[in-house]
Formats: sequence, C-alpha cells, structure tokens
Amino acid sequence: MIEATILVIDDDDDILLSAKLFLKQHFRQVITCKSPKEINVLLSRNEIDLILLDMNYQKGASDGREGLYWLEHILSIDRDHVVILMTAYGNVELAVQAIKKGATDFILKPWENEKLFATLSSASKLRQSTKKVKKLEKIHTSLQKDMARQFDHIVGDSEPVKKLQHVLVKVAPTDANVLILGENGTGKQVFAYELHKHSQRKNSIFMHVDLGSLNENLFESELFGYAKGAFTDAKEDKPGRFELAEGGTIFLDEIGNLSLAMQAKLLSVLQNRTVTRLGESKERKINVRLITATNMPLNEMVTQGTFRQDLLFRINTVELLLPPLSHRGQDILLLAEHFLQSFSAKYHKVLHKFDSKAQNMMLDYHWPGNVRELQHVIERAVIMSDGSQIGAEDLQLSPQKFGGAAAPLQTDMALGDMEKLMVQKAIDKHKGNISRAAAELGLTRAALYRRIEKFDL
Ligand SMILES: Nc1ncnc2c1ncn2[C@@H]1O[C@H](COP(=O)(O)OP(=O)(O)OP(=O)(O)O)[C@@H](O)[C@H]1O
Repeated sequence: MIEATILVIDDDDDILLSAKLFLKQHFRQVITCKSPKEINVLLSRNEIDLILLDMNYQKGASDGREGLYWLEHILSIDRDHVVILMTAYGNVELAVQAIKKGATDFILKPWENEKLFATLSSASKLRQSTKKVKKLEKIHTSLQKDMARQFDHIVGDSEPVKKLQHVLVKVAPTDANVLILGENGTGKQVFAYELHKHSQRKNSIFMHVDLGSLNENLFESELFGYAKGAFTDAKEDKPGRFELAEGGTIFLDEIGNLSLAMQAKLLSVLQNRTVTRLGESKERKINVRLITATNMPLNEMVTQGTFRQDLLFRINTVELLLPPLSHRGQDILLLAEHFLQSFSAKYHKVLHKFDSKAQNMMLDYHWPGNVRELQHVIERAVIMSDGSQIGAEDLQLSPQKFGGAAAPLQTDMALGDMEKLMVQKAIDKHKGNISRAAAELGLTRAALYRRIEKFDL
C-alpha cells in the first residue's frame, strides 16, 4: 500500500468509479470529484499527494484546453502539486504543452491498470522526495537562523578587537584559509561565523565540525563519508561533512587535537581539493572555504613534531589570534552589558545595569574561562538577582581567581572536592584543552563544561 492520497477529477461517473475501485487497492486514500470547480475546497480540506485530472469537461470538448486551464489553476495554488493529466483524445502536442506548463505526466484513456499504477507510483515517489527536500530546506533555514542568532555579532571595541575586526573585513570576502587561535571561550566560533557571514558564501552552509570529539575511526567516515558496505554498520551511502558543506564554509574546530595519521589524511584532501568516500575509489571535487581553530600552540607543536608543518602552512594563510578576555579592558563591561540584556529578556527580568562595585570586580577578575565564563556568570547573576541592578555579590566570582592559586591536595576530601580537583588537574594537564581533558575524564565536552560551571573553575 502506497502512503498517498489521490484526487481524481473527471466528469464521467464510470471513470471515477473504476479509478476508485482500482486505485484504492494500492493507495491509502482515493478521493473523487466530478467538477474541477470543487478543486479549491478539496485542496484546502485534504492533504493531497497526487491529482489525476481529466482534460475535457464541457460536452463535446476534446481540445484539452479546460485541462490546461485547471492545471495552471492547481499549480498557482501550490507549485509543488503533482498533476497527471488524462484524456481520451491524446495527442503528443497536448502532452508536451501540459508538461511544459508543469504537469508531472500524462496518461491516455482508456488506461491499462498496470500503466496507470506505474505512472502514479513513480509520481508518488517524486512527491515524497519533493516533500522531503522542502522539509530539509526549512530545517536548514531555521538552523542557520538559530546560528545567526546565537552568534549575533562580535561585541567589543578594545584595540586588539578593533584590529581583529579590521583584518576580518579584509579577509572575509576572499577564499583564504583562516586559522583562529585563542584560549577556550575567547570567541573562536564567533569569529569563524563572522568570517562566513561576510563572505560570498554567506547564503550557503556554515558547517561546524568539532574535531576534538572524533576518534581515529570516526574521523574519516564523518569527514569524507562512506559507501554502503564499507564497514559493518554502513547500511547506505553517506556523504561526509566536506561534501555536505559544498559551496559553503567548513569550520574545523580543535584542529590541534588531530593525530599525525589524521593530519596526513586531512592534508591530502586539502591539497587535492577532492574527497574519496571510505569504500569507494571515486574522487569527488569539493568547493569549500576552510576555517580552522585551536587553543593549542601549533607552532610549538610543529617544533615538537606533533603537528605537521605542511598542514600548518596549508591552513594558516591568515592567522587571527584572539586575546584572552582579561586583555580586552573595557570590553569586559561591554560584553557583560550585552549578556545582561539578552539574559534579562530570556528570564523576563528588568535589570538594566551593574553597580560600580560589580563593574570593578569584573574588570579585576582573571576570567580564565574567558567570554564563555563571563556569559555563565552573568546568566547566573540574572537568575539569582532580586534587585533592579546587579551587585558584586550577585556575580559570585571565586576569590582565588583574583590571585590565581590552585587548591592544595588534602587527604580527607569530600567526594565533590575530589571530583573538582580531578577536573582541574585534567584541564591543567591538557593546558586548557577541553576536548582532551574531557576524553581523559571519560566525559563529553558538554558534561565537562557543566562541571566547570558547577565547580566554578
Ligand atoms: N566578542 C564576542 N561577542 C559576543 N559574544 C561572544 C564574543 N566572544 C564570545 N562570545 C560568546 O561566548 C561564548 C563562547 O564563544 P565561542 O564558543 O566562540 O568560544 P571558543 O573560543 O570557540 O571556545 P572553545 O575553544 O571552548 O570551543 C559563545 O556563547 C559566544 O557567543
């Protein structure tokens, strides 16, 4: 049984009856109607997938003009309607005209049942895939809008940020590969998206890939795709992220986390500008703009032999080094106000400003988690605050981060303190690399961020 609703329109009762008797054996629902004048009502009341439309209605008419008129009418309601025209007086010219006007197919009366079924089932497949594409387009548009909302714009007018903006404006419209360096939470993703937003690819996809979360096995299948049967779970062909980002921008985050083997594979794709899906030998051309980011010292890693120099040269045509938040002076307050506004709206609070003690405290604080930490601090303060402005006590900034001393190891620690210490040690060991620290602790990045937030690290 095909999951489709068919509307059959013909002025001949016998035709309607025989169409209904035959088609309802194969399709979920068959609706019949004698006059095309009922089309509007029927289309507004039912989810119709296929329309089988007669071409002549008035007595003695045989030129098919009425059919063409109603075809145009149906398509003016929705261009995606699938209409199959039928006539007893078929001629090639009329068929061509109907197809040109947007009919999906054409069938002669009296029909053979197998032929009618074949025509309608292939039209139904077409309808299903058009519906799927439309749905995916809608999902894509809303995801892109969410992304644009999330990475609204770069807040900040300190000297270092102004300089970065200046470079960004020059580089964005080119297809140059950009490497963004900076500590965790400094806004690498925000800058990457801003580059995309000001590029000629802005109406195409911005594909974010967190390389830190891909192990050796997943790396190739996720980035380059695979053919059906390439490995046990490969039940169907799947394009990789490079193919999916076609025409747009691919943002490879945490590139410093790649093993040397993965670096070699990535380099070969970037050099040849082609990908080969796992289990296939065909090379597919790719057209993507590459932006990469990391919080790791790639130049040092090249010296130590843990990052390939040729790969670094390939990705760093332009380098943007994002300063830590504590080096951005008054931007701290600008960002705090920006987050205050958005969280006040989100939590329906009327909070307009910070008192002067809170402002000084924010300016003195180290912000080891940079802008992300500031964002979390302000969100918490907005939720907790009872007054009309945010005071220093609402910020709940940890005192040792004004001085920076780590807690000493104690033997009689509570479980929570032990967990906090382990999290801190893993982060220190991996020099703030969240993906690596999370992997060592057996946590996802999101779970680790939750703990960082919980323990105020
Ligand atoms: N200049 C900025 N203006 C506005 N919002 C910012 C800015 N910089 C960062 N943010 C916000 O701070 C948060 C962290 O930024 P982002 O995810 O870009 O940092 P990151 O450097 O990519 O972090 P990580 O290295 O941990 O992946 C995001 O919610 C982002 O919207």
